[in-house]
Amino acid sequence: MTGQFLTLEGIDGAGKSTHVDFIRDWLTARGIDVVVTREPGGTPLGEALRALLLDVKSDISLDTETLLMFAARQAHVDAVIRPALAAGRWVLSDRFTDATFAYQGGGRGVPFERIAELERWVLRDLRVDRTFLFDIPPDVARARMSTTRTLDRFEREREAFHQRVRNAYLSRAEADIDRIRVLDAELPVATLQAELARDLGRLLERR
Ligand SMILES: Nc1ncnc2c1ncn2[C@@H]1O[C@H](COP(=O)(O)OP(=O)(O)OP(=O)(O)O)[C@@H](O)[C@H]1O
Ligand SMILES: Cc1cn([C@H]2C[C@H](O)[C@@H](COP(=O)(O)O)O2)c(=O)[nH]c1=O
Repeated sequence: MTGQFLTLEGIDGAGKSTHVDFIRDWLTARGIDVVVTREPGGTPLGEALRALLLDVKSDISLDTETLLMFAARQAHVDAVIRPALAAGRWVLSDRFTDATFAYQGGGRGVPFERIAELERWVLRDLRVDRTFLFDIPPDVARARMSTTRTLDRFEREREAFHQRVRNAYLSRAEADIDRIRVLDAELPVATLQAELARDLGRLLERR
């Protein structure tokens, strides 16, 4: 039996990474072998591209940024995600293709159809089984981030950019209600984890 492919999404600072260990531990306690990974990243090449993308010093065009995201994704899908799913392991990725639609599409204005073409090319038959979208107003997310880290190239974008990213995520969730669960990321961590556990339980039952 192939494994399930789960992804976490949301604007920067929404709080998605806070739940990675919880989801992994919850599944592991129920006998599921989980591979935790992230995008951009997940392979040595992907991590090198991540460092470049998050902290590029020179100008980078929208198309170059989009293609680099997909170059990292191609390596990630082939080297990590497909083999893990084929071996019956579950994969939990902190961001995946929805992020390109939201950031490069919604945020920067790259045509969604162009991103969809790249998605068809790189993913072929690969599908995400469940996406948890942590939804939060950009000003709340910004207040959370600024206390904890030096901001990267995306995090430094203006509030209007993050609002467009948020809107694009929400539009995708509306169009794909079977896959994307929208969580109110302003709720306390414990409340969110109870919701996550309920939904993971449903995923386990339908296996
Ligand atoms: N539900 C919550 N309530 C209050 N604070 C939270 C909540 N969830 C996370 N935080 C805090 O918000 C900050 C950002 O969380 P986290 O790093 O998980 O966000 P993220 O979505 O992964 O961000 P990024 O995508 O930029 O890496 C952290 O300081 C974290 O402790
Ligand atoms: C996969 C992907 C990511 N991004 C952006 C979104 C974030 O700002 C960073 C990743 O950092 P994180 O805080 O660890 O999530 O990259 C993007 O613009 N497009 C993508 O496809």
